[in-house]
Amino acid sequence: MLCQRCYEYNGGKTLKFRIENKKGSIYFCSETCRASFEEEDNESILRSCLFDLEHWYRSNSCEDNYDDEKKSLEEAWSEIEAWEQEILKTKRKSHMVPKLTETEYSDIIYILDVMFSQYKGTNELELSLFVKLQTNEQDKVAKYPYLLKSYTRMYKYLKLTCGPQLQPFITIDNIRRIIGTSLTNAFGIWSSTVPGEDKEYFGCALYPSASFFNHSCSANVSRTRHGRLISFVTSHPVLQGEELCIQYGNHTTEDYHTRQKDLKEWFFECGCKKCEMRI
Ligand SMILES: C[S@@+](CC[C@H](N)C(=O)[O-])C[C@H]1O[C@@H](n2cnc3c(N)ncnc32)[C@H](O)[C@@H]1O
Repeated sequence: MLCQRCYEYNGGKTLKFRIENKKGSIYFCSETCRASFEEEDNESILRSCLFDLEHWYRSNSCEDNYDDEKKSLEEAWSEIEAWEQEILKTKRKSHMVPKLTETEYSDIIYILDVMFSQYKGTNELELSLFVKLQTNEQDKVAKYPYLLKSYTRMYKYLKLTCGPQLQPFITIDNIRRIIGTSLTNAFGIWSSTVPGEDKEYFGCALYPSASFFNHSCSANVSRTRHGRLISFVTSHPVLQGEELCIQYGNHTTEDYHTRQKDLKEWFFECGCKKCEMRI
């Protein structure tokens, strides 16, 4: 189980601190984490969405669905635009909320988190950088066409279930941007932060300013997560003018071809010095 606030993982045991209502529970590793969540979510906006999501997922989940969407990106999203006009005329909408897969459940937590930051608007620098991030929706859907159905299903879920405060952020452009930028910019939250160690993936979090680090297969900056914060520290002396790079993924001693194959998930061919030399 993961602390909602600091992402602390306690090996599958139930965390001691929680906020709950009849729909669900949100767990924390300490009173400090719970209090800090409550303070930030002082209007109960995020917790209400998380409770609803848990409740809906428990009663209406479905298996991962790998049916390819036959439509193009633009066609699929313009159908959503038309769907939105239709639902304005519909009074009872609860039967229209789609079932969710486990992946969608965790992706929606991520989307809610980003929208909640947009709603709070407290970190202006990060929000201004968010709109400059590279989006890879097109590449990702071209490689995995079934994802388009998943993206539009998540959109419908959010539109039909979120309260009025987050609704201004549930626009097709914004949700496409949140999903599209997450693919190559968000940092994974894993059960362990030790490089090379076996670990479980829990989801991801966005730190726009840190997303401008390029990748190198011989990175000179290492990152460590401390709760919600990630620190970036040079791992060896850096020459003046030398680019600071982190390592995407979890490589240790893999050869050139294995690294290039893995980095295809980030949709680029690595042009770092080590790869240029085919080492
Ligand atoms: C998280 S962004 C890094 C910031 C990005 N360069 C920018 O200015 O927005 C990741 C993208 O940067 C580019 N990139 C990062 N490292 C690279 C590398 N070693 N070789 C080629 N392209 C790289 C790729 O386009 C990749 O999808």
